[in-house]
Amino acid sequence: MTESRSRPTRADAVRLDQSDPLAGERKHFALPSGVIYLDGNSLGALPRSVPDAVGETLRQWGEDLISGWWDDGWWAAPERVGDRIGGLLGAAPGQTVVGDSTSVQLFNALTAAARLRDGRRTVLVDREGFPTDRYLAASVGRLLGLTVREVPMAGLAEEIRATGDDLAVVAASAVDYRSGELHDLAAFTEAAHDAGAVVLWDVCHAAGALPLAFDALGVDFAVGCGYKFLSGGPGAPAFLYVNARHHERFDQPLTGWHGHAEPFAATAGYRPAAGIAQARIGTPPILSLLALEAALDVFDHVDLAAVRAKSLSLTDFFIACADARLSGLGFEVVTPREHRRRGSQVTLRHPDAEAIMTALAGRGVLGDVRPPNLLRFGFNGLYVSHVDAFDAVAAIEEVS
Ligand SMILES: Cc1ncc(COP(=O)(O)O)c(C=O)c1O
Ligand SMILES: Nc1c(O)cccc1C(=O)C[C@H](N)C(=O)O
Repeated sequence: MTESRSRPTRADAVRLDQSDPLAGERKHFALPSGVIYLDGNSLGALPRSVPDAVGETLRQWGEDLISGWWDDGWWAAPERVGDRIGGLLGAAPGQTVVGDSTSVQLFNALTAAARLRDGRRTVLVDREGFPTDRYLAASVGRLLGLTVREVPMAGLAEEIRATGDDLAVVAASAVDYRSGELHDLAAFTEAAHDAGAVVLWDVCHAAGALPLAFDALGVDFAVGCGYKFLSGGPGAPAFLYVNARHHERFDQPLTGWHGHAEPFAATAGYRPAAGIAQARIGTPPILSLLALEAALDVFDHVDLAAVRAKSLSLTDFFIACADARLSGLGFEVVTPREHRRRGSQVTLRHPDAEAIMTALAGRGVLGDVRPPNLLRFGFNGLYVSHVDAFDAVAAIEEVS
């Protein structure tokens, strides 16, 4: 939006906010006054719909006791909330389930993905991915006797072609958690399929921030967390997407009773439920799951395309402010400038990143640092404004 090279002013920010179609969404979040919250890519802000929903769940627990599982819809919640998240992923109902952490879902999905390509021995993993993804891939490799190779995203397409018919799985993050770079899901998914492999996307930093099109792209598996752009709260359960074409042969390692065809029949052996219900594991964290469900209410009246447009406008504006005010102070904008390569955060590199972020926190500007020298600023278009972006850069200039 702000293509001009001239130094942006606070009046520019005010004008952009005045014409922002999502400006009214901020009132749905309980943000403390005096805080500019640019860390929603780590932990989303508290939606005002959540406290009442948690209170209602506590009431159900207190009054309905065990019958809450059926009478209050707790048992069906993993698939019900999964379908609501699926709507944000471009996934038709019946392919997304919620429960457990992203790490657990990654382990389950990666193992199930490799089992779908039995006989192929190589797994390629995004080298710039979040540590948990790489740690788990290495462990799955040891468990199944697979070769796991960490590959930079820049060389991934070539590596996929070179590995050819030994390639079982490609596992990568849609958005780089450090740089904020958005990768080309369509191109990598197609390349993996051309090699006969399946793809597993970690969309922790994309879900709820930008439109995704899993079904249209033919994505095989995806996982993502509930606590970043979905604002489900600390420890919110993660989701798993399994494309319906894999449900027949899906074979997960964590065969817990919630994924059983007859969970209360206590049969001697494990028999998976039909459809996505087979991807359930054990008893889900109902309080967190229903908090996440309430947090999703905001997406009922908001179009993700508008959230994406707002995010790009905010990050454009932040980058323009940074170019104008910070480039002489040792900062470098790490995040790609092309819209198609940018997620919903801006990362700045500076040798004194830690000290600068500490000073910013003292002024109520909250982002985070990833070692050794990256300052991350996340932009959730539902509650961050252009004035926030302007004031944050002004604060960075002051403390640097
Ligand atoms: C890309 C990515 N994957 C996974 C995780 C975390 O996994 P978990 O929810 O299991 O802590 C994070 C952040 O915490 C992340 O940024
Ligand atoms: N998952 C986190 C946690 O349990 C504690 C503090 C921060 C986080 C994060 O979300 C880190 C995050 N995945 C990142 O992008 O670095």
